[in-house]
Amino acid sequence: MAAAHNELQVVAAIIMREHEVLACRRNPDKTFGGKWEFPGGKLEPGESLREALVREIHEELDVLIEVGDELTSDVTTTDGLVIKLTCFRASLKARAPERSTDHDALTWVSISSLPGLDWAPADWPAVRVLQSTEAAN
Ligand SMILES: Nc1nc2c([nH]c(=O)n2[C@H]2C[C@H](O)[C@@H](COP(=O)(O)OP(=O)(O)OP(=O)(O)O)O2)c(=O)[nH]1
Repeated sequence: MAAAHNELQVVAAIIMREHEVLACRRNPDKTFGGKWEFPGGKLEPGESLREALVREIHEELDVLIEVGDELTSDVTTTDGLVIKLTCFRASLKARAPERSTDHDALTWVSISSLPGLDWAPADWPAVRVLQSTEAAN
């Protein structure tokens, strides 16, 4: 089905290191400031989802990732925005990020601790899927 004209396509990376996931807290001046999210961003014209994700992670975290399988794709309507968030599993190619242009905190969280963070509304489906995949293992 075609995307609604006001739908924002956003991609995000579920970056795992050992058994922990990278969570990032949005800068206070941004939409959903203070909320936690998986790093990523909006697509630019002509980009594939995976290309956009590699670019966004490089721009904001200054690191390179290898993009793996898609984990979730969910549409969430919140604060007047229709956000289609597609999350991919990803791994770091080399060093870990130390800072971000878009976030004021970065943290590595175990999957069982993910629900303890105050996530942006669009990220909750991915948090739940991560929890259910871990519970199945
Ligand atoms: N990157 C990212 N954005 C998310 C997530 N969850 C979620 O609702 N969003 C929202 C926040 C923004 O409205 C949009 C992503 O755009 P972006 O991160 O490129 O934001 P931007 O720099 O353009 O910032 P802004 O002007 O929208 O505040 O999607 C997520 O997990 N990762």
